Amino acid sequence: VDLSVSVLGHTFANPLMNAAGVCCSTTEELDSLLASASGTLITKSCTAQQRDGNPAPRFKPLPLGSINSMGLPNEGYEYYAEYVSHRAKGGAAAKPIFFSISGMTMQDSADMAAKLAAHPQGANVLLELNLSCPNVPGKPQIGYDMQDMRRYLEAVTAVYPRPFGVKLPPYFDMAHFDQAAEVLNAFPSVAFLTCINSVGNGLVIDDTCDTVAIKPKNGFGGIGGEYVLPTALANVNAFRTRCPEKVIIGCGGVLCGRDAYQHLLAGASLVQVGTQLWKEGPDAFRRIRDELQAHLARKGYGADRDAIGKLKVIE
Ligand SMILES: C=Cc1c(C(=O)O)[nH]c(=O)[nH]c1=O
Repeated sequence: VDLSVSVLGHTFANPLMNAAGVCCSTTEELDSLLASASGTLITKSCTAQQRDGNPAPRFKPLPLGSINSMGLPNEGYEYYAEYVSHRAKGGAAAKPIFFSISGMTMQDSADMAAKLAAHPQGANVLLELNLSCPNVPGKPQIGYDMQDMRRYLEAVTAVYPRPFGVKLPPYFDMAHFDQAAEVLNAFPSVAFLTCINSVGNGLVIDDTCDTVAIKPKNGFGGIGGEYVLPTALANVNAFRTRCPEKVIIGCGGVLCGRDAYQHLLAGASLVQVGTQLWKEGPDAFRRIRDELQAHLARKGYGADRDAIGKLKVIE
């Protein structure tokens, strides 16, 4: 089965990649993704300057997923810009690299986007603008404020001339799908949407000691893993139907090839792996890729792209 996907001006050997934030904060981690069976990779969301992030414990793996309140720790924009300088190459052999930006202010995001636009490897880098970080105390998720989201997209499109994408929070109400899609459809250069970021502000309790699992925000943090697959699939499908000109990247609840297949059916062209990648390491990509290949073959597909958006409803 041909697993290659050609979208956003690039061809990916397969639809799998990491979710921003997981296994992508340092050169070593990023190189381990480059060397893995993933179709591509994305850098940790960066801010203008290096950040330590929230106090530990700030991440906990769970039987059905994970909770995190990292607080946007990262090496700063220049570190990741330097990484793509010597790693992002054009041509079929290379893996195009996604670059995640999550400024502490709108101006920071616009400034970083402007720098990325001028980057020598700019044509081989795909910007994913993170509008959904749930873990910086005092900073609401931009994607939940439609006016804010519009302002951010106006500021970034004013300085970033290339197609780019947005990392969205999960929405849980049809009216919110409609409102968010209306804002996003007003920006044709928003070429892809990544659905979803972690489900914000969950609370995990360790009842052996009657204590929360993580330190920041009195234990409130973003939830990932098996818990979120139905929400992720709904958001992928909701934006696939509301934004037909945009590419959808699925993220959330992918543990195996069949989960990735469900994201394709829902409308995703690429599929990100977060919690499971944290648990298993980059070898997860070979396993999930082979499971996806076998599942598509069993169902008689010639190529995975033939499955994208083929979800059937009950008439
Ligand atoms: C960029 C910050 C994010 C973080 C974080 O650094 O706390 N965690 C998430 O689950 N999603 C984010 O978008």
